[in-house]
Amino acid sequence: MAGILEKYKEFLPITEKTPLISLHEGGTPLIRANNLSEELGLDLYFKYEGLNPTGSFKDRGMVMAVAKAVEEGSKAIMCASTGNTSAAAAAYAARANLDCFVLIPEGKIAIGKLAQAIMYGAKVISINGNFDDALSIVREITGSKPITLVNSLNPYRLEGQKTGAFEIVDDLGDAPDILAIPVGNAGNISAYWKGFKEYYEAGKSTAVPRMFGFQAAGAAPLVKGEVVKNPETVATAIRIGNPASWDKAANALKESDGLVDAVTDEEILQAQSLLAKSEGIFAEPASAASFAGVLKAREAGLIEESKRVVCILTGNGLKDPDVVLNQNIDMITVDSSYDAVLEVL
Ligand SMILES: N[C@@H](CCOP(=O)(O)O)C(=O)O
Repeated sequence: MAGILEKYKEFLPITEKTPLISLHEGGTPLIRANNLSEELGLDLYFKYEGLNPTGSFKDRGMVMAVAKAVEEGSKAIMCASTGNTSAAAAAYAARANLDCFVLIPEGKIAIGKLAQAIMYGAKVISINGNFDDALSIVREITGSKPITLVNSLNPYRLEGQKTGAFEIVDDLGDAPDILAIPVGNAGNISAYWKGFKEYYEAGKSTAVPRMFGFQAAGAAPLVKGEVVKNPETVATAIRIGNPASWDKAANALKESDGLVDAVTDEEILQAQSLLAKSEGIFAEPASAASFAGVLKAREAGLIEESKRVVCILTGNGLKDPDVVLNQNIDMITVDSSYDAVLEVL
């Protein structure tokens, strides 16, 4: 993924000493939702971040954070994670020959993400606590030991992640009316807003979008206006009760005349399924929160007809197969014969 670092060099903190660590060269596609646009009366697009090298948007920020860690002489990185950050950190650490330490909330991380972190060679430590607990331990350790923190508190993470906004403007020729995005630790909404503003100021777009952030109902601190002590949701990637970038996200919502709302787990799973069955895109549950939010906002009249809306799909659905297989699935077993199969067609 040196691609984005090279392509957007003038907007990124890159020097001659910054190594361009590459896993692949491209960005991710902006997919027009032809079927859903018609159904909803919108000009709807999905930015499918699940097609990044480790299957989530975290690669954008991680390639930048790891590059700077190497430039600054660091030998090890560390993060707290609900899964995607750990996968990206572990992969880029492997590529850059750094040690990688990962703290995860026990039993609350999608199986595919855990497999990734292990396979890329990270030291994975599970704690009896949630993501917020893990992050505070990681902050303490990286504050006192020579280990680089690579959660989104690391400013280079947001620098890398803002390139998603650049790609959207480049693909559409201008900014969309609305950017819908899931909000967990709140780094991504902050990064996108930074990106849209910088591109606008550089004359690359004629406007900036309204930022619509969506949280899971059981983990919705920004919506409630208070820390959620025991966050709970099927969308484990955004199971966060005390977002690190709370202030930045609140600022993005305010400056862009945006809104923040919560969607239930049921709405998230329905949106995930609708997205797959209508457009052929399999996104992880947290990703579907952005689309579930758009459905809800459209229904409530908060998004007018024909608006150009981009939903950020943060991660690939293949990372979390359990969430699908644990639901009632429509699968039948029949005898191994032509007639038996034909009968059920
Ligand atoms: N959903 C995240 C939580 C950590 O967020 P970060 O952007 O601060 O690294 C994850 O995948 O771990």
